[in-house]
Amino acid sequence: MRVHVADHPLISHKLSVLRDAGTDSPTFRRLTEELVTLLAYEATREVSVEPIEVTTPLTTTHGVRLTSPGPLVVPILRAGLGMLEGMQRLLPTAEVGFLGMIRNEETLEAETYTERLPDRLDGRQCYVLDPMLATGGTLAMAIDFLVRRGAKEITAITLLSAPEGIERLERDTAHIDVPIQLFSAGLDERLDENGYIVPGLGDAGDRLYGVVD
Ligand SMILES: O=P(O)(O)OC[C@H]1O[C@H](OP(=O)(O)OP(=O)(O)O)[C@H](O)[C@@H]1O
Ligand SMILES: O=c1cc[nH]c(=O)[nH]1
Ligand SMILES: [Mg+2]
Repeated sequence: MRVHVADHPLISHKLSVLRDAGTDSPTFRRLTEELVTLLAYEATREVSVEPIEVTTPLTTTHGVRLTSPGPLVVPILRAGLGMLEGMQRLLPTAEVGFLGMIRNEETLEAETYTERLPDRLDGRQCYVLDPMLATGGTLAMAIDFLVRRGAKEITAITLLSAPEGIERLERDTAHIDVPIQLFSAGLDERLDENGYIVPGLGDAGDRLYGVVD
C-alpha cells in the first residue's frame, strides 16, 4: 500500500479549523468538502484515461478522456457522505456506490449494515471516502469488499489517519494483489483508549450531521 500524507499549507490551515472544537457544523461540512477537493487532485493523478482526437474551432488535436467504465466513488456512510460533493467537483461523471458501515464503540469492530454497489467491479478504479482511519477496521473491511467484487485499483481518501490504522491496513491488505493507495490530509499521533484519533477532531459523523443515539 502506498501512503501519501498531504504537505500543503492550505490543507494544514483548513485541517486546523476542522479540528477546532468551536467550529460549527455548517463550517465543518464546507471545510470537509474543500479538503477533499484538494486531496482529490493528487489522488486522481493515476485516473485512467484514453487518447482521443478533439476538434477545436481551429483544428484537430490530441486529447484524452476518462476510460469507460469510469471510476467509481464509494463514500462510507455516514461520515464519508460529507466528502462526496468535494470529490464530485473533480469527478462529476463518476458513478457513486454506497457502503454503510458502523464501528461498534465497545468492541471497535466494524460492521456493514448496507451496500448499494454494482454487482461486478471488474476493471474499475474505486475511490473510497471516509474521513477517519482510526483502528483501520472499517477501511480494511471496505477494501476487502471492493476487491471481492473485482475492483482493479483502490484509492482511499481520508482526512485524518492514525499510525495504528495505517499499520493494520498494511497488514490486512498485504495479500491483496490490486494496487492500493491511501491519501490523507493529516497523520495524527495515536489512538486513545476509546479508539479515537488524538489529537483528532472528535466524531466526524456527529460533527457533520449531529449526534445520533
Ligand atoms: O478505523 P476505525 O476504527 O474502523 O474507525 C473509523 C470509522 O469510524 C467512523 O465511523 P462511525 O463508525 O462512527 O460511523 P458514522 O460514520 O455513522 O459516524 C469513521 O467515519 C470511520 O468509518
Ligand atoms: O477519532 C475518531 C475515530 C473514529 N471515528 C471518528 O469519527 N473519530
Ligand atoms: Mg461516527
